[in-house]
Amino acid sequence: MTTPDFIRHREGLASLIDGKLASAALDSAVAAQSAALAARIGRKPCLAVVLVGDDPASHVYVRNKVRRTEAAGMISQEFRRPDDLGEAELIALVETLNADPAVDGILVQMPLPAHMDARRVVEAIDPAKDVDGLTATSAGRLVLGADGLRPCTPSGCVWLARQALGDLSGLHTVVIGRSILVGKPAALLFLEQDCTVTLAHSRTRDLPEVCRSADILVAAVGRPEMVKADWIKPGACVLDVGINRTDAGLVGDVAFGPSEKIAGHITPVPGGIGPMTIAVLLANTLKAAAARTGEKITDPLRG
Ligand SMILES: NC(=O)C1=CN([C@@H]2O[C@H](COP(=O)(O)OP(=O)(O)OC[C@H]3O[C@@H](n4cnc5c(N)ncnc54)[C@H](OP(=O)(O)O)[C@@H]3O)[C@@H](O)[C@H]2O)C=CC1
Ligand SMILES: Nc1nc(=O)c2c([nH]1)NC[C@@H]1CN(c3ccc(C(=O)N[C@@H](CCC(=O)O)C(=O)O)cc3)C=[N+]21
Repeated sequence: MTTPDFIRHREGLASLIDGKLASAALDSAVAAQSAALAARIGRKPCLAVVLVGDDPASHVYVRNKVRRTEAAGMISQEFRRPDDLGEAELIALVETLNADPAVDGILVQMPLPAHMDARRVVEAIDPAKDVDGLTATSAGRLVLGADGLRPCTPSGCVWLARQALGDLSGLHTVVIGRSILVGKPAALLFLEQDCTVTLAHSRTRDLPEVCRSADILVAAVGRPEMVKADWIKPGACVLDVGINRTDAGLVGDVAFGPSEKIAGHITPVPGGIGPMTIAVLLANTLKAAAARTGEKITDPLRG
């Protein structure tokens, strides 16, 4: 297996998995297929992003998404609403986007304001446009192993692990965190790769010891530098999903400095899993556009 250029071998340190470079490679594959699809269907694939409220971090993600969607030759529609928007009005907006034939993908940015029931809002999304893979239909298809749209962040984790390690069959993957958005689907996606999977969470006993048995360690907790170097099996592949804003800047859930001396592969924060999430989102938008128009494409994450 040849190592892709976004995995950088370093003497005496873990190989660095550069998610920014990897996502640029995926983006250009998506852009090429998106242009070909647009020529066949007479319009560009289109992603609608809905952002409720004023969380500055959310605005940064949304701005990045808009920029990369347009760079990949797709249309980006952005809907910003104040955080006193009613749940019924938000669902009405989702239904308008469901009914719009020019919209292929709908993403409602989480978290939603506390006065809303996020599950009800997500369930309003047409599963054919569920590029976040969060509806019950998408989640059910994932459990069943049926075709469907998969959640972006965990798909990015699996893709990078495969690029770094090749066949994942039989490897022990420990996922820390069991959210609907990241941890739970990550466990199912690594299971689909024939990994032996442990799903750890806040009630897990002796988490450091559990982590020490991981060939692949996925940290999706939201606690700055919680995972210590002595939790890591020498040579393990460490995928850090955490995005934590601290006084020292943006840090992950893994203590990066000491851990890169132990791990075999590691993703940085920023520049790791975050950019990959957006790459998968664009790939999912392309897939949704192709499926909705009955066109065939090669899955950029497989090809
Ligand atoms: N890079 C990216 O693209 C993305 C990054 N993120 C980031 O990933 C992180 C996780 O996000 P998300 O999954 O939405 O977060 P949630 O807050 O929804 O879930 C956190 C999970 O961590 C578990 N947990 C909390 N404390 C501990 C602990 N001390 N030991 C073990 N497990 C613990 C919780 O367990 P329990 O269920 O028992 O409460 C829960 O399952 C955040 O930093 C977020 O910003 C999120 C999405 C995308
Ligand atoms: N419905 C929904 N789907 C999501 O996928 C979703 C969500 N809601 N809510 C919030 C989380 C978080 N998330 C990120 C995406 C990209 C970066 C990203 O590109 N991060 C850059 C840095 C950006 C910065 O500087 O803040 C990096 O890690 O290099 C981060 C976080 C998607 N999420």
